[in-house]
Amino acid sequence: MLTAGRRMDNAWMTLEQRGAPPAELLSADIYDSWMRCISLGLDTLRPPAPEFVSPATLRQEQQRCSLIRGLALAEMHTLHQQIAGSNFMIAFANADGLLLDIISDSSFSDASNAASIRPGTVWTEANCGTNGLGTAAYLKRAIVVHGGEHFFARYNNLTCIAAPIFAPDGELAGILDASSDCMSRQAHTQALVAMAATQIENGLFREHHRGDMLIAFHNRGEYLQTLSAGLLAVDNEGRIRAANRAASILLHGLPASPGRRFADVFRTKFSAFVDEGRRKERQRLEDEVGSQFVATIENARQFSMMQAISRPRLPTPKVATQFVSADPAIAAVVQRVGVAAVRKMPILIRGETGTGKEQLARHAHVASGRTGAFVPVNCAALPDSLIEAELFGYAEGAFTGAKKGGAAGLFKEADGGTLFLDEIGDMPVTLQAVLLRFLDDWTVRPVGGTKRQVDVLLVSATNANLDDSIARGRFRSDLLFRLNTLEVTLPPLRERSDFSEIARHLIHKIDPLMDLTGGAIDRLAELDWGGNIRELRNVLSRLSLAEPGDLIDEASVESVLTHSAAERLPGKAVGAGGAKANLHELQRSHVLSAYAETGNNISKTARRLGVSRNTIYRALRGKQDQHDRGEE
Ligand SMILES: Nc1ncnc2c1ncn2[C@@H]1O[C@H](COP(=O)(O)OP(=O)(O)OP(=O)(O)O)[C@@H](O)[C@H]1O
Repeated sequence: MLTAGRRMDNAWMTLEQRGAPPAELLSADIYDSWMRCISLGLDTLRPPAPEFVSPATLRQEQQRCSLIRGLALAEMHTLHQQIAGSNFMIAFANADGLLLDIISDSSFSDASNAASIRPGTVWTEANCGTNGLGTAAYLKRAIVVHGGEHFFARYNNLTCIAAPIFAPDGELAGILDASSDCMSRQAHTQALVAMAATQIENGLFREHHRGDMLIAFHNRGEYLQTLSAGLLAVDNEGRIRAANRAASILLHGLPASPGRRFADVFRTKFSAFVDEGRRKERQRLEDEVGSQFVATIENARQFSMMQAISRPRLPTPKVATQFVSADPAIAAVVQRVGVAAVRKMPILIRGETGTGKEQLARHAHVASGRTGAFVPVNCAALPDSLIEAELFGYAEGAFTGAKKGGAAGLFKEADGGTLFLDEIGDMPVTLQAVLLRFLDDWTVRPVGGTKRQVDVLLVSATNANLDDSIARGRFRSDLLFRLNTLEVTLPPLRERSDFSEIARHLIHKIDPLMDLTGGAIDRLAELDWGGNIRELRNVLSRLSLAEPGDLIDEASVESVLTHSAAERLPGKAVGAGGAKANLHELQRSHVLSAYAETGNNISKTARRLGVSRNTIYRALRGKQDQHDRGEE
């Protein structure tokens, strides 16, 4: 009996001598895959150069797959923790073998092949020969490709364990892969990868059938919360909409296909099942061939007919926050952010200054149900030299001036909560590399200290054009792909259809007894609002002070606008098309003199000029840059 190693050596020798692989020395899947590679004209010793898609295409695909990526990333982190320290890389690719996300041990990222294994690489059999991702995508089945079974010798030091993920309609939706060097291969990894893939499939199933009743069932009650539980999606009338893979196995031979009725499968009327569900969380079900199950309605609360059930559930993204979103496009953004937050997907919020990026990040934190703190960090405000220590912490005595006892760092402070990285485009490039490493394994290493794991929801925001920054080498594209599992853009106030709701919300916050007439709102809505909601809030504060009564009308708006126009920036009229308040139009000297007049108080300067603190920081950084260049 040949050892596995000898068998592969012989297989390679036969391939070289005869130009065809020996069927008896390879498993059927590997043999077939080698034959496909040969018929594609691939040569084991001359692999083609790795193929990468452009950053724009990668980004587009990552956006398109944001739901499944969110689910996959959560599983990849768990998987990574389960097999951490064993020189592994966990990868997620779309159905065409395009690598979208990677989490790897540092030892793996340092390995020789690592450069060709990164988001954007295409891992089809046609490009990479027999390999975990490409071969699983072809077979639509889980596979292990071990060492010499790879068609190209350059991958012979790797073991790849890949499992397909199917969408609720049965189409291939992606591939999950755990790869390691052959020496680190672990027997249980295959099972862990298969379980993670099933978990992602179930997540897709639940998401797709949010509006349906979700019934979980198993022969044994203690298995209800596990991956082997069946899931049925049923509509209000008891018609089956879909069954997950486990349900199809448990109900094998029964008509559990879409369109069939609950009563075609179970010996209980749907109405009786729902009635019983009002009284009890779990109930017995018997199928048409007599198998007994324990069943539960997972999402009972969402159905009015199930109101009586009040057991604790997973946090749902529908939460009351101060985030006005009467514009349907914004409401959709808020909904997606809520879902992503529950799943701990990194979220990137783009938008002009004052459009509500931080407010939306706070909403994400609340929606996530996380019990830790919301920790906002302004990357533009931290000096480059201190930002790493501030974020990751430092040990006592790590550097001159380090606090006694060291500092935990903002990531640690946000453990169990949310870290909001505002103005991410201003993060120094060196620190971007550190953040990227953090996103690989979610551990922080305080300056001069030792590593520890943290659990944070990461929300970033920018009003800069990151694509430009990437083109100019100021921002790492690989970091962007990690931060924007969900990317949303908040439109400027002038493009929103809920101006009046926002204005009324803001005035009630300023003074609950005050209101605006329709005429006042119409007049305000005509303005350009370059400073967006923040600027509107500032103008409304001024209006509330100027108005002796409780109702602000068009005339009060007019008089305050005329008055502030005189006070405003030189050469800038307030009115339709006016009031833009970004750094381009605010003369830096004007900012600097206001800064000096307020005794170098950033908040007061921002309030006085009706702009965000970030704008002031940017003006001050500009001054610093000039100073550094000796231009002052
Ligand atoms: N949808 C909203 N509903 C209610 N208030 C909002 C909303 N969006 C923004 N605001 C208010 O507008 C002001 C500015 O919002 P925020 O600070 O979140 O903007 P930003 O986009 O983060 O600004 P910057 O880029 O300048 O930091 C805040 O007072 C916030 O409470």
